[in-house]
Amino acid sequence: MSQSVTLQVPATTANLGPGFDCIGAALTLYNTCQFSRLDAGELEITVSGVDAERVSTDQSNLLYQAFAKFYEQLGQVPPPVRIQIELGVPLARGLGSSATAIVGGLVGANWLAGQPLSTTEVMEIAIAIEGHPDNVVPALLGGCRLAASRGSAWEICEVPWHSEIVPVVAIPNFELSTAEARRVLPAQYSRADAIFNTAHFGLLVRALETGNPQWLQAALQDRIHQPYRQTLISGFDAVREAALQAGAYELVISGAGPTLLALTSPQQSASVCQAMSQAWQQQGISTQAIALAIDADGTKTID
Ligand SMILES: Nc1ncnc2c1ncn2[C@@H]1O[C@H](COP(=O)(O)OP(=O)(O)OP(=O)(O)O)[C@@H](O)[C@H]1O
Ligand SMILES: N[C@@H](CCO)C(=O)O
Repeated sequence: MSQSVTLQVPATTANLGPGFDCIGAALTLYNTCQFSRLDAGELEITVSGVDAERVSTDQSNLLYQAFAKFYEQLGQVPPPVRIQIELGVPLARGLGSSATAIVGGLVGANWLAGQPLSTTEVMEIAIAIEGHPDNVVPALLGGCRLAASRGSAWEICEVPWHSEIVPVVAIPNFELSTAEARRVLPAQYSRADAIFNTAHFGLLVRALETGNPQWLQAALQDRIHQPYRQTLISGFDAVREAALQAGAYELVISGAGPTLLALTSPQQSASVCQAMSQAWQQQGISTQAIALAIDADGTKTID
């Protein structure tokens, strides 16, 4: 059993256009959380970094709820613990902040408990808490991951991501909660839309592996979530147009938004960053645009 552990958990970008609720990639943007057993008391949480003032420091904290859920699964009471969270991933922007909290809480609990659960068991609890696998799986395992259910279990496969494809994220200064962005989706879809997404998702997996620009341009289209969510993201059309003009293959909504994700080449990534940021600034929306890479490690311990 460990007395203390510090974890680094990556941000994630889910959906990648046509892969709603089933594919996501870990990004080189991180939260860290340190767990230390206490001799007495119950819970101490401190939060620093981006959006820190918006995160609760009592038992309602999502990271602690996942920590407590882990012990509930073992039929145990959670130990007294100090949790120090350092946030690099902004909240409710479509970069998997809730997944970092859920995965961080579960993995931290597993370390303090002496690792009684396997990574697969931790992953299954994380998926159950989040309700869908596309953020928590890459946050835990790293890379770009596809999750498909098999009965009550999951098949997880790594989707190779070509080294010449750069993910650029433009993060605006407004939030959009996942719950709100899911409320606008229809309950049913036409056969034509189902076929459209099936074809484009298959193409996307091959496009990511090969880096084929023409396939990437075509594959990143979607009819399941983006048409309904675009209206919630002020400036979507202008930012997409600017990204395409600057050389992006295509632009999609990152997770539930409002962050927008452009996929581009290493040569174009700086100009795509600048173009996306400027387009939003022109609408009066301050924005941080960053060219990132795919994180290969997922959640890991750090010193
Ligand atoms: N480190 C954290 N500790 C505790 N709670 C957190 C932490 N990070 C996020 N949360 C909680 O998760 C909420 C955001 O979750 P939400 O699902 O709306 O957005 P997201 O996960 O950032 O985006 P998306 O799921 O689209 O990628 C925050 O408002 C906060 O309640
Ligand atoms: N697949 C999820 C990701 C955000 O949590 C959605 O788009 O609602």
